[in-house]
Amino acid sequence: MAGKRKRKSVGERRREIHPRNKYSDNPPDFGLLASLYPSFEPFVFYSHDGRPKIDWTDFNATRELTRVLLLHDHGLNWWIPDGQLCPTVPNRSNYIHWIEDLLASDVVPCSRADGDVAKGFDIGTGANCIYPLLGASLLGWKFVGSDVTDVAMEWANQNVRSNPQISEMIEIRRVDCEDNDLDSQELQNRQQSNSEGMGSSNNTENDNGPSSVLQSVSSVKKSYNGPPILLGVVKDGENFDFCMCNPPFFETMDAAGLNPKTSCGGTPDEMVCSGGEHAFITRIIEDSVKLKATFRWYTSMVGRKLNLNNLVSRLWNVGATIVKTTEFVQGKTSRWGLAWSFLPPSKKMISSQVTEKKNLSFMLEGLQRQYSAFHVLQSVESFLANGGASCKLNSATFHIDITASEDQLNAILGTGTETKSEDACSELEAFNSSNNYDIQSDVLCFSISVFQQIPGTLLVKGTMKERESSISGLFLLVFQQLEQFLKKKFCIERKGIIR
Ligand SMILES: C[S@@+](CC[C@H](N)C(=O)[O-])C[C@H]1O[C@@H](n2cnc3c(N)ncnc32)[C@H](O)[C@@H]1O
Repeated sequence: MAGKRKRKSVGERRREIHPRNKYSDNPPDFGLLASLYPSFEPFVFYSHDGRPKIDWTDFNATRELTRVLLLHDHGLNWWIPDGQLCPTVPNRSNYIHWIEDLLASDVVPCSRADGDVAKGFDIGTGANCIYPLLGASLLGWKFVGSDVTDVAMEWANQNVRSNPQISEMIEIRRVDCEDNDLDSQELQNRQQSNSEGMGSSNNTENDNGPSSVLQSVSSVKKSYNGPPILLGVVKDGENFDFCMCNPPFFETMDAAGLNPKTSCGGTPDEMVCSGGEHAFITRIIEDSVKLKATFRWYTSMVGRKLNLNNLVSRLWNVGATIVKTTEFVQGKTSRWGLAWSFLPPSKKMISSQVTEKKNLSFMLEGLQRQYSAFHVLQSVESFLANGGASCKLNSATFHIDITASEDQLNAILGTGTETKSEDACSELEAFNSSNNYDIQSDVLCFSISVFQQIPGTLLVKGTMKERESSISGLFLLVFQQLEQFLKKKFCIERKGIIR
């Protein structure tokens, strides 16, 4: 990437990358790869300080990088045709490792017999088939990878066949588009997107774009009218440990935007659907309500924080027993992982789950000397009040009583993200006044207390007063965000992988 960006420290890089990611300690060495792979060599040039670089705006360069990384680090043979979405290997590996954490966490008990390998379902595997290839080669998982387009079918199958060591573990499944409720509006949308977007080989990979591009308000109102996603694609009697999805994020190719700094391909079929990611993931949620225990974990990537917050609320409302989120920091943008389940949490989790939702706490360790509990309390107040929440601070008891509406909680959750521009705020207002959740008047009442444990260590406790509120799911998210905010502000930051 050209430009004068400061080189990231190892610590900074680590925060952006899962600790088990192959590249967490060893980022790709373009010089070494160029010396080993003559086909990659023409794409590598050296900056004035002698560092090897590639031109991220050249699709052929990014594709060749992905090819040599998959070959060199994963022993995988891989290719995609011109213009198809080209995945970045380190970023895609983060999602795989997060799912690995979910499966290992035992929050939702595993019913698989010992010795059976985990089985996943990759919704929209694409021509690149990246998740099944990585999941099978890194972790020995079996996969069904679904897709709707001819090119994805042909190339995903080709990519599986080119890797006989794992080909038995991956089934590529065509989604039957004949029987679906794909309506004329959806067909029209897609045709329009195709005519707008074809021939553009310079599209941003959705790794780079969604949180920086504001879609129109209408995107969150539209529902998905495309081919089936899970229901009707998963066969009777099938069970999976998880599903995963890198959804078509955008409603139009215009909304996908062209990121002049990168070229990772991406055709309208890959990037666009009616209603964008919100509608696509909402359909996955609707399918999951019907399929329930067919999957131990349902997961998806989410490109926009505003959508994440809404989808979390929706999940609590439809009766998910557990909802988890994580943030994937990718360069200057963030994306989020959303996971949920309908299975009863494991016994040892049940009591902590219940208390987890009502009473939450975290330690602020390594507090810098100049800060006291009172500074922390004041920061809690301004963090919450900035979103419009009403806060009553009691400095004698180090306690704040808070009342916040859903709008205010969403505004708090938007703090510090790219969606907190004026546009995003008016979009948020427009969305909140037009959504159909009917939870406008609901408010959440909770309190935050700060206690000194030992010098340099504070305990921050949150207690929710109304657990039955339809927006109570947001308490967990707000508290998690408060934790990150305070740790970043007052301590040497430590970041959890699963939150
Ligand atoms: C953003 S691409 C993701 C490709 C690949 N998984 C990746 O991460 O690079 C989204 C994919 O979803 C596919 N898709 C769209 N609607 C679908 C559906 N109803 N079922 C399965 N795949 C679908 C598209 O054809 C496209 O390949």
